[in-house]
Amino acid sequence: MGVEVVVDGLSKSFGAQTIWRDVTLTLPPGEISVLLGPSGTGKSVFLKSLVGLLKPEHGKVVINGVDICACPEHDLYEIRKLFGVLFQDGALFGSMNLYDNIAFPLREHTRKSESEIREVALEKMEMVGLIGAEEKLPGEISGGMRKRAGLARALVLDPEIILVDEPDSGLDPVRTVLLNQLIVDLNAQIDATILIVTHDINTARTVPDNIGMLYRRNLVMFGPREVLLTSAEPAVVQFLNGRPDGPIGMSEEKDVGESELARLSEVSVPPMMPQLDVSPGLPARSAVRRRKDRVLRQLRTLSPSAQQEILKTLTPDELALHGFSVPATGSWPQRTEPVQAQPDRLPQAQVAGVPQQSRPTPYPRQPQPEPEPESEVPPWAAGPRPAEPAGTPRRRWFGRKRGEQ
Ligand SMILES: Nc1ncnc2c1ncn2[C@@H]1O[C@H](COP(=O)(O)OP(=O)(O)OP(=O)(O)O)[C@@H](O)[C@H]1O
Repeated sequence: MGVEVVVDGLSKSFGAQTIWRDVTLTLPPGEISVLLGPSGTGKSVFLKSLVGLLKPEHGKVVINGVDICACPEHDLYEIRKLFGVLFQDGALFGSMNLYDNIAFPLREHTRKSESEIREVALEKMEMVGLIGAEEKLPGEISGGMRKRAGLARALVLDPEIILVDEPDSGLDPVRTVLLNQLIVDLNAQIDATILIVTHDINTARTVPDNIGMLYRRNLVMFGPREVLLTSAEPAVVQFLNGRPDGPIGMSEEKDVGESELARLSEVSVPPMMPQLDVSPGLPARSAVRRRKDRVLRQLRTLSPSAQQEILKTLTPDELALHGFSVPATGSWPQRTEPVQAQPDRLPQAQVAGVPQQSRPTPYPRQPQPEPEPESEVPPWAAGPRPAEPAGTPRRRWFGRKRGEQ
C-alpha cells in the first residue's frame, strides 16, 4: 500500500511573492486525491515541494516519519525513491526513444541487469498500452502517448506515491477520460497514494477520493470528495461551474460586488457524479473500502450535504455494518424502500430536508419527518468489514500486448 503524506503548516514564497501559506493536509495512503485551483495558485509549486524539489520556508512534509523539508540530503534521496512523478509534458528526453526513456530511472537508480531492466520497462509499457512504440522518439508521438510514456517511466521504480501534474493538459476529452481511467486502474493494481493536480472539472468530479482547492494563497479546503463537490463556497461553485462571475478573475484576485455574489448564490452546485470504477477484469480498489471506514469515522465533522452524499453511497448492508440503522420512512430521501428507522442514530443531515437528487437512485423520495435530536451515540460504530471481492485476472490496458502484432 502507498504511504501517507502529512503536510503541516507549509508556506512557500518566491522573494516577496507569497505562493501559499499554512497549507495543512494529509494524503491518505493508497487513496487518490486531487488538488484544484485557478491558474497560478501554486499547484505545481506544491507538487515540487512534496518531492523536495522546492524548499518551503515554513512547515513540514512528513513521509515515513521523515520531514523532507528539514532532513539531510541523503534521507531526501531515499524518500524520493518512493515517488513517481508525471510532469505535464511527460518530461521525456527528446533524443531517446520511448524504451530508453522508460528504462532510464532503472539504469540510473538500480543495479539491475539489462535483461531485468527490459522485463520491468516492457511490463510498464504494456500497462500503459505502448507496446510496439519502443523505438519511437517523443517528437514522433501524440501528446496522449507522451503522457502515457511519462506515466510508464514514473512507474518503473514501483513508487508508493505518484504525483501527476495536469494529466489533462493538451489532451482531448476522450484521451483525458482514458488517462483518468488508467490512473484509477493503476491505483487498483498497485494501491499507491496518488495526487493529481488539475483544473479539469470532470477529472475532479469523477476520479478522486479526496479533493482540495488552492485559492488566494490558501488551501480553501481539503477532504473527502463529497465536501468540495457539494460546497456552496463562492469560489468553489464558480470553479466547478466554470463561470465568469464570482470571486475568481483573470488575474485570480478580483473584487466582487454584492450583486455578483448574489447572482452566484443562485447558481446551484452541480450534482455529484459517480466516481470512475475500475475497468472490468481488474481487482477492486482497496482504497475504497479503507476510505469508507475513514470517512464514516469523521462523518459528523462534515457538512450536512457531504454527509448526505456519503451515506447515499452505502448499501443497506453497509449501513448496518457501520452501525447505521435503516432510517424511518421519509427520513432517507434517497432511499425508496419503506425501511424502519432509528432516526436518533442518524446524523443530523439524514433527517434534515434534502434536495431532490438528480442522479438515478434506487430509493425514491419519501415525505420528510420531523428532525430528531442528535444522539450522543456515535452513528458510525463499525462492524466487521465486508469480504474483499476475489481478485480477477489482469486485463489489458491499452493497445497491444507484448509479443502481439
Ligand atoms: N522557480 C520559481 N521561481 C519564481 N517563481 C516561481 C517559480 N516557480 C513558480 N513560480 C511562480 O509561482 C506561481 C505559481 O506557479 P505554479 O506553476 O505552481 O501555478 P499553477 O497553479 O500550477 O498554475 P497553472 O495551473 O497555470 O499550471 C506563479 O506565479 C509562478 O510564476
